[in-house]
Amino acid sequence: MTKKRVHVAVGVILADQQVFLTKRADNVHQGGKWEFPGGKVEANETVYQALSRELKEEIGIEVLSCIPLVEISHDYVDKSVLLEVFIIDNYLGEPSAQEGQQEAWFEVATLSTLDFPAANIEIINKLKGC
Ligand SMILES: Nc1nc2c([nH]c(=O)n2[C@H]2C[C@H](O)[C@@H](COP(=O)(O)OP(=O)(O)OP(=O)(O)O)O2)c(=O)[nH]1
Ligand SMILES: [Mg+2]
Repeated sequence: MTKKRVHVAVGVILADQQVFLTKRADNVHQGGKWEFPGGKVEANETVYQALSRELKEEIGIEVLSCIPLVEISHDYVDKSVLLEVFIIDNYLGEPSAQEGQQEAWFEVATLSTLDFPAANIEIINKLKGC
C-alpha cells in the first residue's frame, strides 16, 4: 500500500551565516533530532499560511517574507514526506522555542556534524552553497 505523503512547510532562519534550530521531542517521528522549525500543511491552508502559523506557534516569530530554497520528497520507513523549505529573510521578533524544545543557533559550516532527519541532508547542502 502506498503511504500518504505528508506535506510539510519548513523555515530556515538565517542570520549572519547562522541558523536557528530546535530539537524534536523524543516521542515523535524523527524524535531527538535537530530540525528546522515547521510543520504540516493543514487542509485548506497554503504552504505560506502553514509556514507562518508554524513559525509563530513553535518559535514565536512573525514571518514577513521568505524565499523558496528547495523541495524534498523523502521516504522514511514509516512515513513519506514532502518538505517545502524556505529561507525566512525578514521576520518580526526573536526566535525562541515556545514548546519547551531545545534551541540553538549554529554556524552553517557546522550543520553537517549534527544529528538531523535524513531528508535534511539536501537542505544542508543547499545552504552551504548560499
Ligand atoms: N519541521 C521539520 N520537519 C521535518 C524536518 N525534516 C524532516 O524530515 N521533517 C519531518 C518530520 C515529520 O515527519 C514532519 C514534520 O512534522 P511535524 O511533526 O513537525 O508537524 P507539526 O509541527 O505539524 O506537528 P504536530 O502538530 O503534528 O505535532 O517532517 C525539518 O527539518 N523540520
Ligand atoms: Mg513541527
